[in-house]
Amino acid sequence: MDQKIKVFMEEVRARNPHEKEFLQAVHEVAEAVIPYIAEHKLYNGRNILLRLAEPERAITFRVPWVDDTGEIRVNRGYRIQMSSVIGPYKGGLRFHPTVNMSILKFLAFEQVFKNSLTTLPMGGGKGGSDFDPKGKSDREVMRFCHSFMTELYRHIGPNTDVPAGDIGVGAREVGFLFGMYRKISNEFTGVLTGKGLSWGGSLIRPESTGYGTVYFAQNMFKLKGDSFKGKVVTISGSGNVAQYATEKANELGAKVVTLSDSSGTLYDKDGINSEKLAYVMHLKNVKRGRISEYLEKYPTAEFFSGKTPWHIPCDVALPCATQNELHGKDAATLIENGCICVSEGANMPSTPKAMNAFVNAKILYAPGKASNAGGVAVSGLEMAQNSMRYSWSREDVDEKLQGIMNQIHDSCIEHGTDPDGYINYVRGANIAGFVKVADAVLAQGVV
Ligand SMILES: NC(=O)C1=CN([C@@H]2O[C@H](COP(=O)(O)OP(=O)(O)OC[C@H]3O[C@@H](n4cnc5c(N)ncnc54)[C@H](OP(=O)(O)O)[C@@H]3O)[C@@H](O)[C@H]2O)C=CC1
Ligand SMILES: O=C(O)CCC(=O)C(=O)O
Repeated sequence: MDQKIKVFMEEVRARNPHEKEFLQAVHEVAEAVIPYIAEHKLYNGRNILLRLAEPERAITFRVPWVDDTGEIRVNRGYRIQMSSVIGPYKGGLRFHPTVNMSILKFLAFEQVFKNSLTTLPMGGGKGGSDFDPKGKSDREVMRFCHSFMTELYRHIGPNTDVPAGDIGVGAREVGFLFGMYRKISNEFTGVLTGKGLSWGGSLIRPESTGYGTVYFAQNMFKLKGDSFKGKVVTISGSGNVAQYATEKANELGAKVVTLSDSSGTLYDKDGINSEKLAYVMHLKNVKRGRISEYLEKYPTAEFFSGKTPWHIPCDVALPCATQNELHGKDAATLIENGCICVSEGANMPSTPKAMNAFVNAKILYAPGKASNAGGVAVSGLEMAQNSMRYSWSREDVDEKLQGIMNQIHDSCIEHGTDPDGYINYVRGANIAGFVKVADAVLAQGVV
């Protein structure tokens, strides 16, 4: 089997030689899916995974814009349309200086399997730009978003490709992007998700990724007769996903003691309660400040400059910042310190060594494509509401989100239960995500 995986990866590597994040994401899926294909004749000899590892379309474009001093700047825009076999391409846009083809292809590839897991009819895509919104004025961000959309608009549409937010793209950016799309297409349509409530957005979409990550961990605990009550939780990041993971973990009776950003980690041993979280939300979403500024208001907390949260002892770890932010050594430290559950809010935050360490230690470990699927799931519900020209209540959407997270958890159990009863959520999520897409690939022929 190892030989089959090696041969497959050699072919993918030959075509994408320098794309390390993309190769990492494909390898993780291949390790689970190739043995499964070998055991299921239906999928044998059809090169389904090889086809899925090649984007249907990868678009790059120039994004010129004018900064506040009048200087003309140029960034690169991207949209990777990975697979539309089970529905329109769906996935976020990331604005961050590190954005490149490898990162967006890994994200788009992950998105195909994640979206399949949600049970909703969505294909997979991802896009973005190497534009850095940090330190830019609202007007600069608006000019950039408008320029970005003057090219992107010709590649997207409510039945073609429906982008949303990701790192660096929140409500502000989605607003500017939607405004320009509406103007140039002369159409008010659900072409983006994560929209504001008064112009087609869904209740619970901002909360959904963080809430879903915690709901997934709650499901893992339930199966063991355990819960979040009284658990100490470490969270990385302090953006959209981290904020709402904190909110839900608090609601379920846990104590969240860390948040972070790219400058370092905030540690508040007394817990980041709802009042402190409201301060963080204002600091990050309105003031657009650094997490270290928390100490100005709550001086008993500590700040570890340049460090991630994984050295702080905890029962539950929720990585909610970015890819490869949790290394093999961090995983060993977490396990040694008694961590019993890891649920990923970010996409691929654990390196392969860290993933193996969690699985080998047989702790509860959920990979992002299962545990953070709540965000795109509620985006799917936003699309459904837009099509119906109707809005569901907060309770309705939250109930549907919980139902979807339960179904994803059940699919992982179906495909990931080891003979000794341990649930390998990585294998379970990859196989369950693959099966639905593979059946559609087979049904539609070589296209
Ligand atoms: N938003 C969503 O609905 C979904 C998001 N995700 C994933 O969740 C993660 C977080 O996204 P989201 O919260 O939306 O993004 P935000 O932009 O709101 O927040 C990102 C957070 O991560 C930190 N961060 C980003 N890059 C790095 C880095 N290289 N090192 C350390 N910290 C970093 C940021 O710190 P700083 O401000 O210093 O950069 C910030 O605190 C991403 O992996 C994203 O792909 C997954 C599913 C859906
Ligand atoms: O809501 C969406 O379409 C995007 C979510 C996303 O980018 C992700 O799941 O990583």
